[in-house]
Amino acid sequence: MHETLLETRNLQAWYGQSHVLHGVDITVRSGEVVTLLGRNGAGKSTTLKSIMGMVPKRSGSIRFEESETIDLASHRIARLGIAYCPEDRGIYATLNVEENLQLPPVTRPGGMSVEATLDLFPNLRERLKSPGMKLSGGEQQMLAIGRALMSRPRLLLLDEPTEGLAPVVVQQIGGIIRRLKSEGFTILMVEQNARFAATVADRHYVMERGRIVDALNNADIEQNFDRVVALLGV
Ligand SMILES: Nc1ncnc2c1ncn2[C@@H]1O[C@H](COP(=O)(O)OP(=O)(O)OP(=O)(O)O)[C@@H](O)[C@H]1O
Repeated sequence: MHETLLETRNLQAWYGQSHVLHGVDITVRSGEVVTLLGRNGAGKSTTLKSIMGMVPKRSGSIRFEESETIDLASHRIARLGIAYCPEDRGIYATLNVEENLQLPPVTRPGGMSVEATLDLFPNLRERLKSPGMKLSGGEQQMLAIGRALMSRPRLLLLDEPTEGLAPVVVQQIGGIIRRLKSEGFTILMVEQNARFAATVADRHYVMERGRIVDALNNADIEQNFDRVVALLGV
């Protein structure tokens, strides 16, 4: 069994007065791809943001390898080796692909070069001098993932990488995620599309109203697909 990389226990989070996470317990082991499934507003994005230290008020425990991170600032969490791709992808519209890749600060030694990142994303190599705003949704998503990989993170957090993408591009993103897994990356991702999730991930947590309400493997999703779709409201 692989070592535990990330473990949240009784994770709670608030936006101002609004109590959004009510005790989230998730475990991700090294080398796994794990998804958070759930309806809109269930708290999936907030869980990723809390792990990244981006929700101002949070409590409980988030252990990453040997470190307790619940009270750490985002930049310190990034230095421990966690990278985050936001739902809006965060591409700089007026900077080209190469500049977007060069922009992030070096958070830890041993990161990937632009060249090595482009080897993973041949489409981006062809678009190296194109500004972010001229890229397709799929290219923007690849750029966001590529940029997050530059620090060679121990854990990659992806928020809905397939949102708004055409089916053929969703398949490409799926291929990239499977390749990253085969290269040993560990990924925790938010996904709305259970069928897609089952093709890329090892296992899945279902969230509802700020809590984990179910844990599924791929066979569970395939055998109970209608029930899963009903649970996710999609
Ligand atoms: N910045 C914010 N300020 C206040 N409330 C927020 C903020 N972001 C999210 N919320 C609220 O927190 C709850 C959980 O939102 P969250 O985005 O984590 O859900 P989600 O499961 O990721 O759904 P979605 O796919 O719609 O993003 C929702 O009720 C949402 O309205």
